[in-house]
Order: sequence, then C-alpha cells, then structure tokens
Amino acid sequence: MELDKMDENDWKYHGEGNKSLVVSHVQHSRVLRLLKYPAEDSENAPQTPDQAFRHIQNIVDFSSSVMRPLLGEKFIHSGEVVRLPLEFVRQLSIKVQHQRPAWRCNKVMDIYSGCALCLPNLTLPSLHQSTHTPTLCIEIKPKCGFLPSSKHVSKEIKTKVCRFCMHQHYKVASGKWKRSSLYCPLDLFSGNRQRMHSAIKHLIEEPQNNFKIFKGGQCIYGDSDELLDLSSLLQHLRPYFLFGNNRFNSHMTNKAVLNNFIQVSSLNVLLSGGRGDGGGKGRSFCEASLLSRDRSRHGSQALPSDSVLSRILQTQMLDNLDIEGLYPLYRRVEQHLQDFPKERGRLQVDGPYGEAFLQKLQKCPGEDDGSVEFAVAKVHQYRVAMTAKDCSIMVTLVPSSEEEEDDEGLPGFSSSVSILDLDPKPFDSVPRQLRLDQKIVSYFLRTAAALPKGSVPRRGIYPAVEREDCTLLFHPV
Ligand SMILES: O=P(O)(O)O[C@@H]1[C@@H](OP(=O)(O)O)[C@H](OP(=O)(O)O)[C@H](O)[C@H](OP(=O)(O)O)[C@H]1OP(=O)(O)O
Ligand SMILES: Nc1ncnc2c1ncn2[C@@H]1O[C@H](COP(=O)(O)OP(=O)(O)OP(=O)(O)O)[C@@H](O)[C@H]1O
Repeated sequence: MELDKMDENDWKYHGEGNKSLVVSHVQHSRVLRLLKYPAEDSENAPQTPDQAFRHIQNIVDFSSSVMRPLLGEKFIHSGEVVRLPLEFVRQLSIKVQHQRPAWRCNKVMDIYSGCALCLPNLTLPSLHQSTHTPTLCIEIKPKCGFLPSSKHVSKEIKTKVCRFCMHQHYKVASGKWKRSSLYCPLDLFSGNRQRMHSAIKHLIEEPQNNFKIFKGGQCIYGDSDELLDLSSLLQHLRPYFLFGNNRFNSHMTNKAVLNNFIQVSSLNVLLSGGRGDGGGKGRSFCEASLLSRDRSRHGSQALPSDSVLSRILQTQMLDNLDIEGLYPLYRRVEQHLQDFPKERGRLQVDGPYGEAFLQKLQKCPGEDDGSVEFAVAKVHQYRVAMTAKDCSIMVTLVPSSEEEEDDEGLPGFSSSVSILDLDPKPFDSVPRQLRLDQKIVSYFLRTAAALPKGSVPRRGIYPAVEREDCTLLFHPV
C-alpha cells in the first residue's frame, strides 16, 4: 500500500462496530480500521495525531502480546498502525457516510488524526488460497459462554440464566433490537453438536450484531434489516452445497442446504483443534435456552482443547470473581491511584501492553493478600476476559475442487479461523460494567423471571414450542 498515493475510490465501506469503522480495498485483501468518536464532539479532534497513533499502537500491542498468547497465535492478526493523508481520510468519510447504518451514526469517523489500523481482509482468502468460486465467510460474535460461579454473585439468577439471555430483555425493552434472539452462547460453547447447531440456527434467525455472512468479501446476510432475507441467502448458499450425487439436483431442500451450511461452516470448523478437554463439560446450561428443558439429551461435551471456542472460553473465564467481586478490588486500585497518581505507570493501568503486562495477570496469586498489586492483577485479568467476551470469530471457507469431499461426505472447503476485535477495555470501564450488570439483572428479575415457571420468558414473539428439526423461524422484514 503506497500511503502517498491513497485514493478513496480504491476503498469501500465494509462494516463498523461501536468504536471503529472498517473500509476494504477493492482489489487487495486489506482493510483499514478507523477510530470513531461521539458525534457531539465532532467539531473538535478528540485526540492529537500522536495520541491517536499511540492509542492504535496500544491496540496492536494488546492484541499481539496479551491476547495472542492466550487465544493462540494461529487465530490472531494484529495488523499495523498506518498514517494516512488527511485529505484521503476526509474524502473517504464523505464517501462511506450514506452506507452507514443510521443507528451507528451517533458516532463519527476520526478524520483528524490520519491514523488507522491496517489489517488483512479476513473475509477473503489469504494469498496462497486461490479460488474461482467466491469465498464464504461467517462472522460470529459469541459473547460470554459460561455462568459465573463466584461466591461474590449476589443474585442467584446469574448462576442460572446467562448474561446474553438476560441482556436480550433489556435490549429489546430499551429499543436496541426490535426482536429477541433465541441464541444462547452456552449452547454454542457446549461442545455438543446438537446444541451448537441450534445456537447457529438461532443466530441465522435473528442475527442482531452477533452474526454475518460474507460472500466474496461482501456482506450478504446480517448487519442490517435489508440483509435479512432468507430466500436470498439460500440462493447464495445453494450452489456451494449441491455436491456429490446432488450436484445438479436442484431439489435439495432448503433445510438440507442450511443443515449442510451450518455443519460445514460452523460445527466442523469450530470443533476442530485436537481432542482433549478444552472445557465446557457439565458446567453450563442456561435456563433460558430452549434446549435446557431436555438436559439429559443435550449434555455438554468437552470442547477440543485447541479449538477456537475453547481458547476464547478459557480466556473469558479469567473473570472468576464476577464484576461484583471485582469491583471492590477496582476501588482499591482507584483509591491507591488517588493517593499515588504516579503509580499509574508502574501498575501498567493503561499499558504498555507487553510481556510484563501478561506476566502480571498470569502470575496473580490465588488469595487476596490485601495488596494493590493483587487488586490490579485481578482488574487486568477481568479486562482481558471482557475483551474475550466481546471479540468476534471469522470463519473463512474457500471452496476446493469438485471431487474433494470431507469425511462426512460434505463438499470440500479449506477453512481458516481468525479472531478479531481484540481491543483493550479501559480501566475506567469497570464501574460502568457494574451498573450495567445491575440494570440487566434487576430488569430481568422484574419482568421475565417473574413469569410463571415454564412460560419461557424471552420468547414473547416466538411460538412457544421449538421443533427439533431445522425449521427456521423467520420474521417479515
Ligand atoms: O457491554 P455489552 O455486553 O453490551 O457489550 C458491548 C457491545 O454490545 P453487545 O451487547 O455486544 O451488543 C457493543 O457492541 P455494539 O455497539 O452493540 O455492536 C460494543 O462491542 C461494546 O464494546 P466497546 O465499548 O465498544 O469496547 C461492548 O461493551 P463492553 O462491555 O465489552 O465494554
Ligand atoms: N480484519 C478484518 N477483515 C474483515 N472484516 C473486518 C476486519 N476487522 C473488522 N472487520 C469487520 O468490521 C466490523 C467492525 O469491526 P470491529 O468489530 O473491529 O469494530 P468495533 O467497533 O471494535 O466493534 P465493537 O462494537 O465490538 O466494539 C466487524 O464486525 C467485521 O465485520
């Protein structure tokens, strides 16, 4: 990429989250991830160019030196910070504005610093994987996959219903989403193929911001109301799954196409990575999951220890005190910093995120000795866990030649898995986390949990009974 020859016409809108906006190159497999900040501050640059550079470098360091060893080298692409011509960034911001979803426009793209993160485009095949058929890519934001067991948890419901399922009520009530999702992260992380299948099926039904499908680098499903058309999705997917004896069989049912898609795109790939016990077994059933009513048939199985799900789950579980147990430790650090502001650097509250930071959290003693060092190490662990609870998985499927089929007779794809959005969560986000936790739980207890047992709370708009087959419940858009 020649930075002095940047042309906005070579880039197109790709997607965005709460903190950043991503554009992709029209020819090369590259994306630029630009920071965003609240629109009300749009007249003033929130950071100087040097501060913005430092901020993005911190993201790169955190991803490469802290998250990478925890999650596994093969899954992480940390990228590099680049300085872009300001005129290019301004033109780009104008060009992409009309493609941005309205609900994300409370934030604007940073057009002042000229800094961005340059990454490989993970929705496209890497250089050595050439293909004539467009690559398929599935993005999943799985969220928290376990129930807390900390003695500090004050509300029993938190040990029974998972955070995602409780949060759904609050999100729908507050207008973030129109409809509730039946997806339960504990099913996805269970290691049980049937539960995982059900989790992916629910993600397809109601993707919210947890699920997207890309074809040839272009988002074709999820991400916005316009991209929720199941028949159009099936049209896209069908050619990939008419294989073997079925290759020219246009009568393959929609159900079979979707089943194969889920199997190939998610189950086979998410469950690959050795054998062994990567966690998940026995611990986790969320009472809001539709499958929890038949636990004997849907028990958890150990995730393969080197699978992407196992690595993410283990990292999420560094939050072993729960926010309720962590908050007093956060207060201890905060108090210490008020008394000794210069200690902020030594305690690495805002980085640098290198090996020393990782060691601090890995060598944290089991018992609280009352020290600020213990408290800060627990806060570091919690922040790392928060990042793992908010990251996304990208599964890229490159179709291989027609003859190749896998062990289960499914069409040949070579796959790669990456984890993205591994930014550090700020130290000061801890009090907000506690408030949010309290709001979610109290809202759930006031509304959903008050319903009589057996009337599944978050299902207001859904038929009460889910069938065991692959029927998808779609809503008119
Ligand atoms: O708090 P949560 O669980 O709602 O997660 C936030 C996400 O909401 P979600 O529930 O996934 O829709 C939220 O995602 P959306 O903006 O809703 O797409 C962000 O990822 C946010 O992270 P950050 O503050 O931008 O670093 C996330 O905040 P953190 O809690 O990870 O800081
Ligand atoms: N390297 C990449 N290759 C392809 N697409 C990407 C890449 N990085 C990000 N994206 C796309 O851009 C979207 C937004 O990126 P990202 O999740 O990093 O934003 P964010 O603002 O940090 O999100 P959040 O709301 O979780 O804070 C992703 O959901 C994904 O679809």
